[in-house]
Amino acid sequence: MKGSLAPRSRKIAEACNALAHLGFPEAKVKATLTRLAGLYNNEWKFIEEDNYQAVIEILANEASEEAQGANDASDKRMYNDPRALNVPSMEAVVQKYPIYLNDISKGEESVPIPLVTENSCMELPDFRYIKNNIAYKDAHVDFSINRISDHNCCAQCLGDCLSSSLPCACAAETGGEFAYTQGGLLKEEFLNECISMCRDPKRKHCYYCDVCPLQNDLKKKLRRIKPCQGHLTRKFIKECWVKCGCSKKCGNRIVQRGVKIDLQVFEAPDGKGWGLRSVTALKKGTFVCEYAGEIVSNQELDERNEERSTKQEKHTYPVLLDADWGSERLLKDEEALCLDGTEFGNVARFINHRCDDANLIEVPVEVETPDHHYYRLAFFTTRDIGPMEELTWDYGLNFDDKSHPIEAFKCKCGSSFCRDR
Ligand SMILES: C[S@@+](CC[C@H](N)C(=O)[O-])C[C@H]1O[C@@H](n2cnc3c(N)ncnc32)[C@H](O)[C@@H]1O
Repeated sequence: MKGSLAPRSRKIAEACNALAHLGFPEAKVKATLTRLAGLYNNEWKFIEEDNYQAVIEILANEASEEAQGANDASDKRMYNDPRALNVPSMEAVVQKYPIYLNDISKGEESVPIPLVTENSCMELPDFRYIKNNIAYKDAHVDFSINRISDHNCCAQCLGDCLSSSLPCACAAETGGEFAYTQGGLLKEEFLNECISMCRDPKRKHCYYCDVCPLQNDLKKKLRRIKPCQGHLTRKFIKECWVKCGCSKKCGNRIVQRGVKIDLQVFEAPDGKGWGLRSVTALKKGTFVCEYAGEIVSNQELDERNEERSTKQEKHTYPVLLDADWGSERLLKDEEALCLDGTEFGNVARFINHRCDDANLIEVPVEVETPDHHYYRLAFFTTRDIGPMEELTWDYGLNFDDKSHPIEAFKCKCGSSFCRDR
């Protein structure tokens, strides 16, 4: 339309306007916006999210870095006294978005995970931070080292398995190739296959049990046994471990080394409570974190769910370790396991749900036991992610299933594929 601004210029003008009161020079705002628009593929909703928080933080970081490190004398003059140019200092921004906790992991992770918020009324859920899964009561997991046979490890290897011309025994699980690149990312082909198996609407990768362990307990039998709802068969990663001869820095040991990126727990948009985001941009295939929790039998989880269903609270969503139930013999109750991060959990308990096109995917990882009824569950990015973008995963909820003991929340994921219509 004649006389009106083109959408992109309008977006830039609106952002400059919104940020003007914080005193950022218009030229700087424009430069940062142009950079972010490229990074986010012109998805302005990410740039506009939370009152331009991503833009504000980048600008404030730049201002602070320039103030500290710039050799250019005029730059120094500009930023040594932010008031002179009305540029907010990093401290001012931190005051606006104060850090409420320096490290929710309390030193468990090798990088601190701060919790930041503007809203001091938001309560932190009551849970104990654990870095690794812990077995509860009768859940059957056997970590004994004699269970790892010679073909389950690469005892003869030295140094970094990824740098050898021949894949080691541990790569056999992933079709004779390592799942990781030399740069520590999940290989594109492997990742794309995981994504398409997970998002396949025809559910051709689902295994349907004759006698489903989820319907195995007596109480359910006395009610009405539902047919098996299907279990998604997933691709596994097998990492080298203690019986392998390679070094601890071997490139086939990513998940077991824990969180390595700068994460933040923050107040997620649209009233979803807390959420998780990465401070820096992440490439597609980056390992973010594991889902850690108590390893419990499904029977135990049923009992916990019944108890929790009466309480009105935000629920964590325990994950079923059913990625390979199709190849297992009939599982005993104590072998049909899941991870429950409600009372003992890690940073993954803050990741909110997004239907279908979430930017994280969970991949089963075999580390300390060759049994596939227990494994670790690791989150990798499904695409490139911008700084300060919320991290999400698809909990796999069926929003129409009214028989589940825990009622699903009203989904506010905002995805155009949202299943909660
Ligand atoms: C695993 S927790 C995620 C962290 C949670 N937001 C918190 O504050 O602790 C799951 C809970 O977060 C909220 N939640 C997660 N994804 C959501 C979504 N897409 N829409 C609405 N609420 C969501 C629901 O209350 C759900 O019970």
